[in-house]
Amino acid sequence: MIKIKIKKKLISTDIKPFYLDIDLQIKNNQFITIFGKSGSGKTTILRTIAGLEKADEGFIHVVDEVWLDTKKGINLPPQKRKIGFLFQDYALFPNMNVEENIKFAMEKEDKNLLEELLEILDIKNLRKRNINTLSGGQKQRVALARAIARKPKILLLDEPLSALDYQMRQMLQKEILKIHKRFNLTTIMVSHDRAEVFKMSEKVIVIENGKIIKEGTPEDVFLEEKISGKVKIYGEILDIKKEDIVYVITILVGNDILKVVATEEEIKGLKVGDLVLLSVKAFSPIIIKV
Ligand SMILES: Nc1ncnc2c1ncn2[C@@H]1O[C@H](COP(=O)(O)OP(=O)(O)OP(=O)(O)O)[C@@H](O)[C@H]1O
Repeated sequence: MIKIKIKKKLISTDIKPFYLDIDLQIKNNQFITIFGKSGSGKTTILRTIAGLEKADEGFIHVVDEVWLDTKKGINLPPQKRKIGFLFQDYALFPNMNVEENIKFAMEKEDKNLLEELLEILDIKNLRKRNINTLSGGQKQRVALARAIARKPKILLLDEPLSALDYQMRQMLQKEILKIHKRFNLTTIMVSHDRAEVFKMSEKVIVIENGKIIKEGTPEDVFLEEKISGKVKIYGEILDIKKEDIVYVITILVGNDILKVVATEEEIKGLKVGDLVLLSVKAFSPIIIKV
């Protein structure tokens, strides 16, 4: 269990300062997302966990370790905290190649781990490439490998995919989940993207003005209107096409693709990439054993 209770005075662009005041418990190996408006304090939470910012008061307990306890005067420096940090800008060393960037983050050289990371993130053939010759998606894979090379207990992701295009985002989301599971990490991600939050996290906390205003599963947090007596299917919109006077929406549900016909009124506000809840009346369903 990770227990975080921190208070910190923040300076905002408004005249009044406000307090980051967070009390949070995260289960080991959980994937949790911090969601909230710009300036609400999300990045400051991650930076405080990493030891890059100091809380005015509070504590951070990570399993059996104390990383911060302002009452006891404990504040471990960032290098003593088992953290992997991934930002939107890759922060890689441009004068080193891919392999050197990953090795540099290791406390002790670990050839097996290096090979596994190159393999799992599909960057084996890039190992000798200079960082400046890589695409954004490739750079972010290297940055992820480097974050894991430190063998972290907690992986902190600060909008790591927001600079990438839709397809690259989808791929990297899967890789991050794969890494999260393979290395038994506890992952804390900041994201603005509801579809991403839905797809990736077990728990969401919503922050407003430095305080947690809601927490729970993505369904609890985002789908307040409960629909009863109907079949509910979650999916992602892949395409919206006009055909005569109706629209055909293509929705990815798990590995299946559904086509749904909708009116102009019904597609208002929907776009490709949105995660949607499809509600279907199921009065006379045909159920076939497979
Ligand atoms: N070290 C600091 N001391 C005091 N105030 C700070 C400090 N760091 C950030 N702030 C202020 O705290 C507020 C929250 O910043 P933070 O970057 O945590 O927000 P955020 O929710 O991550 O925003 P965004 O989504 O735009 O990245 C901002 O008004 C910022 O100016």
